Order: sequence, then C-alpha cells, then structure tokens
Amino acid sequence: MKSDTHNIYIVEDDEFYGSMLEHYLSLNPDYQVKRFSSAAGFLKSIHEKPDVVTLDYSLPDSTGDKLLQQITEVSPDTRVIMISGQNDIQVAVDLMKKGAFAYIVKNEETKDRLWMVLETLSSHFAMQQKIKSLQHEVAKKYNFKSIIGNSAAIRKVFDLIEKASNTNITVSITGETGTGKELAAKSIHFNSARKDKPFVAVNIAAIPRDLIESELFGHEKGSFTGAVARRIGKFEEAHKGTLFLDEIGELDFNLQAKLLRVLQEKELSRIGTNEVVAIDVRIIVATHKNLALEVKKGNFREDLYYRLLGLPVHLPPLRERDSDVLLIARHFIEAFCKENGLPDKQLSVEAKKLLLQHPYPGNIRQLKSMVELACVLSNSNEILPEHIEEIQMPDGVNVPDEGQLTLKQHNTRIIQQCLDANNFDVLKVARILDIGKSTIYRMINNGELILYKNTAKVN
Ligand SMILES: Nc1ncnc2c1ncn2[C@@H]1O[C@H](COP(=O)(O)OP(=O)(O)OP(=O)(O)O)[C@@H](O)[C@H]1O
Repeated sequence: MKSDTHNIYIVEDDEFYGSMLEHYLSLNPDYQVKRFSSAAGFLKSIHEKPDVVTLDYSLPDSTGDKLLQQITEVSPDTRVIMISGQNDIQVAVDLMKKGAFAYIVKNEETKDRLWMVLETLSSHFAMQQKIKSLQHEVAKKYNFKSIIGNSAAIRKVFDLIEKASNTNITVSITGETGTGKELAAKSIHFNSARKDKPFVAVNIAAIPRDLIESELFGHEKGSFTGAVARRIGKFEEAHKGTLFLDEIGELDFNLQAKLLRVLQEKELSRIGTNEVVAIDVRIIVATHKNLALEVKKGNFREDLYYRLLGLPVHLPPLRERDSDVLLIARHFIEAFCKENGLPDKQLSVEAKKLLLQHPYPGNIRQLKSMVELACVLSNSNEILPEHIEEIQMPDGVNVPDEGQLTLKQHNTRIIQQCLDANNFDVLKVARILDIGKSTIYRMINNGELILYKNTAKVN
C-alpha cells in the first residue's frame, strides 16, 4: 500500500446505492475504488487484499457477518466498514467486536459519515506506515553488527546470540554492568521471528517493590489504593514479542513463585480479577549477580532458576576483550563527532595505549563516556593521552557480590585498580592504600598483579 493511495472495494447489491458510493469516493484522487454487487464476486478478488471494504450487511448470497469473518481470515489488515439498512446497536457492537472498523446506517447522512470514517482511516494508515518504518529503523539499529567486537570472547557471544535468535528458548544473560546485556537482548529479539512485535524491557531493580507485581502482570481498576484505572502489565504488552527482565536477581522471593507459575502455564490474571489471559512471550533475563550463588543463599528459588536458565550467555568484561577496546572506541568517536558536527578525530598511539591499559569497571558504558569526553577536550583532530580522563564510577559499581571473591582476591582487585588508575606508579599506590611497596612488587612477581593488563597490538 502506498502511504497516500488506498484501495477501497465497495460490496453493495443495490445498484443505485453502489454506483452513488463509487462515484462519490472516486472524487478523491487518493482512493482507487472497485465495486462488487455480490459476495461471490468480491471473494474472487479478496486475495488482492484491499485497504478498505465497505460492506452491505445484507447481501443476496451472504451476510455481512460471514463475509467479515472471511475477510479477517484472508486479509487481517483490511479495514471493514459495515453499511446496514438497520440501526441495530446490538448488531453494530457484535460486528465491531468481530473486527469491523465502523458501522454506518444507510440514510441521507451515509455519504458524509463514510467520508469521515475514511479520513480517520487515512491518518490511521499513515500512522501504521510510520510505525512500520520506525520498526524497520530500530531493527536495523540492533542487527548483529550493532555489537562491535572481534575478540575470541565476543565471537563466542555472537554465536550464542545467533542460536538464540533462531529459536524461542529463554535466554539468561550475565555480565558486569555496562557489558552490553541489554544490547544483546535487543539483538536477539530484532533478529528473531518476533522482530515485528514488541520488545519490552523491565528493570526489576528500578521499580519500587510494591509496584512490581502490577507492573509485570497488570491490575484491574480499584484492585488496590491508587489503582484508578485498569492497566495491562508488561507481560501483556510484550504479547507475541519479547520481555526482557533486567536485574532478575532483585525480584522479590514471593513474586518469584508467581513468575514461575505464569511462565509454566503461559497465562496470567491481572491483580484484582480471576479472569485468565493467555500470553505468548519470549523471555530474556539478565543479571550481574551469580544466580546459582543466590539460590544457595536462599535468595532465589531453585525451580525458577532452572526455568530461566535456558541458554546462558555470558558477556565478558571489556578488559577481557583485547583490542575490541579500540574498535569500540573508534565507533563511539565516529558516532559522537558525527552527531555533534565535529571533524572526525583519531586516537594517537599513546592514547590508544592508555585506553588499552584501563580496567573499565563500568565496561563499555565507561569507555563511551571517556572517549566522548576526550572528543570534547581535544581541540584538534587528534586525541592525546591528556584528553583521556578517568571517569569515576559510582560507589558500589565495582564491589563484587558478597561471597563471590575471597578477601585476598578482593584486596588484589583493589590494588590492581589503584595501579591502573595511577599509571602503575607503585610507590604512589603503596602510599594511597597504606601498604608496603614490597608487597606490591611481590604480587607483581607472583603474577597476581599485572602492570600492562592489555597486550593487544597498538597500530
Ligand atoms: N559491543 C558493543 N558495541 C557497541 N556498543 C556497545 C557494545 N556493548 C554495549 N554497548 C553500548 O554500551 C552501553 C551499555 O550497554 P547495555 O546497557 O546493553 O549494558 P548492560 O550490561 O545492560 O548494563 P547494566 O547492567 O548496567 O544494565 C550502551 O550504550 C550500549 O549500546
């Protein structure tokens, strides 16, 4: 369908009325009108999938009811405007429930009402066209190429993402903050058969505990204080598409039981009603936590853990992705300069070295901020080491989960980060952390600390 031209088929057995509608609608150059005087004649052309059908409710060889059903089955995008000699509200309501777009009574106002309905439909079609093209844009944005990287570690991830895209399997994505978990989830969705249906992301940690149930499963009006209107939940919103549950490890223990039930039975009831709604969603979960450990600690239900595990995809931290750092930095620099009307900038050899040495506790998100800031600070088309500033991550970002690391590993990690952040100045680090410099040297000799973390080649 061209966005400005609509095919309108008139199905009307009354010769006079039919030719009057045909003449009237043909006055609009955007409408291409065809007329049929019987259901049988129209059905021969139904495969042409017209944009709109105006349907006389009582035809000699069929009823409007039956024909509406046939149209909906063969051409679900066709909009049907029912035209009837009777002003029967119950029939009108039934037909609308079955999918008719409008119900118009035959009288002296029919022409004008039809004109108005078609005007509404035109803007409806324009909107649909816009949605389609936006969906196309979004899908392009999240194709596999949106995840930049060429390291062995990320290539393993590409392989898993492709496998996940070709099936409906539940996917559990793990990885530190900023490693691209949400990007991976979107890539799976937009490369799967569900790509034209919604991708709905919910960050469990960002929603107040009391509201999560309603957010996920919806509620009926008046089901609790503040439920002023009926609201569908994220599960229903994602129907036929993908629901991305980020930070799943934060889900309240009691709600975990309800989630498990919904996943197993593929149906849910909104809060405040027993009415059951069938749902068809692909689930992708993500967490930076070690869920197996959470199960052991009794914080996460074991049955739900196994139900959600599906295809596990682990996103490696940036510091384990070798020269991906430079590929990704290049991508962000190019994008930032383009967006801000700046001339493209190149990283100097020393700046590349500096970027490769960084530990990136905030991973790709942190790298992005660092190179964008560098683009702003540099006055020429070259980014030098002095333009690369350490961006502090908020407290807690880098704190490992309790129990995941031993005290010794934890200390080593802190010393390593301090070395990285201070250009590997051992004396300075010893002073800052109030430990002996010989301790640091011993740890370096034992291989517990690394002076240049990244050994990727700098060109
Ligand atoms: N391989 C990659 N190539 C290019 N950009 C990436 C890549 N991975 C992540 N990004 C970008 O880095 C940013 C952080 O990614 P994302 O939000 O997916 O991380 P996350 O692991 O979900 O983070 P969090 O755990 O904090 O929610 C986003 O802007 C994303 O587009």
